[in-house]
Amino acid sequence: MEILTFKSDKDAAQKAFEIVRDGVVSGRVSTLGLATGGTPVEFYKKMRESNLDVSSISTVNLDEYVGLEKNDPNSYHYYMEKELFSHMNFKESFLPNGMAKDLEAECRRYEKILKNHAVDIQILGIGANGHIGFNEPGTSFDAETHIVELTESTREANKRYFEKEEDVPKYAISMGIKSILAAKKIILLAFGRSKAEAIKEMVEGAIDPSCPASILQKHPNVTVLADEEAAVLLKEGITSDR
Ligand SMILES: O=P(O)(O)OC[C@H]1O[C@](O)(CO)[C@@H](O)[C@@H]1O
Repeated sequence: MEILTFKSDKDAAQKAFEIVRDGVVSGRVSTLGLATGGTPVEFYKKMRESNLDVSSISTVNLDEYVGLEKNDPNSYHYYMEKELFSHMNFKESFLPNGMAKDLEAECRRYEKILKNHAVDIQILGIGANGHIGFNEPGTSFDAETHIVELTESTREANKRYFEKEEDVPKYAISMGIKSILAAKKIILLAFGRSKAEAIKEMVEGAIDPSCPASILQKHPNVTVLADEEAAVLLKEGITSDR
């Protein structure tokens, strides 16, 4: 696992953009895995302000809330349209459908999409409890796309986007950890002191479902781009970038 620290999230986002841009321009990347939440916002800004031609690139997203329509401002469909898709010419983009009548069938449908679109670079954030995608602590490392009951801590962290806490959905559809690990390369972004414990656990802790991100220690090609606050608890071995 390569760990690079940066003075600001903007610098880290620039580095993430450069890795993605080089992959796209060289033709090595044909599918990008994308994340939502506050963390990748600067990265998406760099992407949409670039003149990168992504017309041959497919995208797959990690997750979507259950019960929110695509045009609900809190849905991840809406987020992706706003932050990225309405600004760039991707070939095709996939997210789970949180409004599907049969959610189990939707998980199977989405997993098939993932099998047909092998992810070359996956962008990840991390929850303060170590979750990746919406894979909460305790999730099996063998899970494929599945329905997740969100923990109180995740609902609490995400309530800032909703009018009332009761409006935060209780369930989501998420790519499983096995599906995430299938990506050829993973770029995990982490910013702020609230992520420091999770980053320490991910890098230095035991590989255990209590910290879903700890399984990334086993992936052969992970780059962590963190700001100094998120990396503050790491013992050593940090390469400082710009
Ligand atoms: O980037 P944030 O808003 O801190 O959230 C952390 C992670 O939790 C999620 O919101 C839920 O999966 C992810 O989208 C994100 O990577």
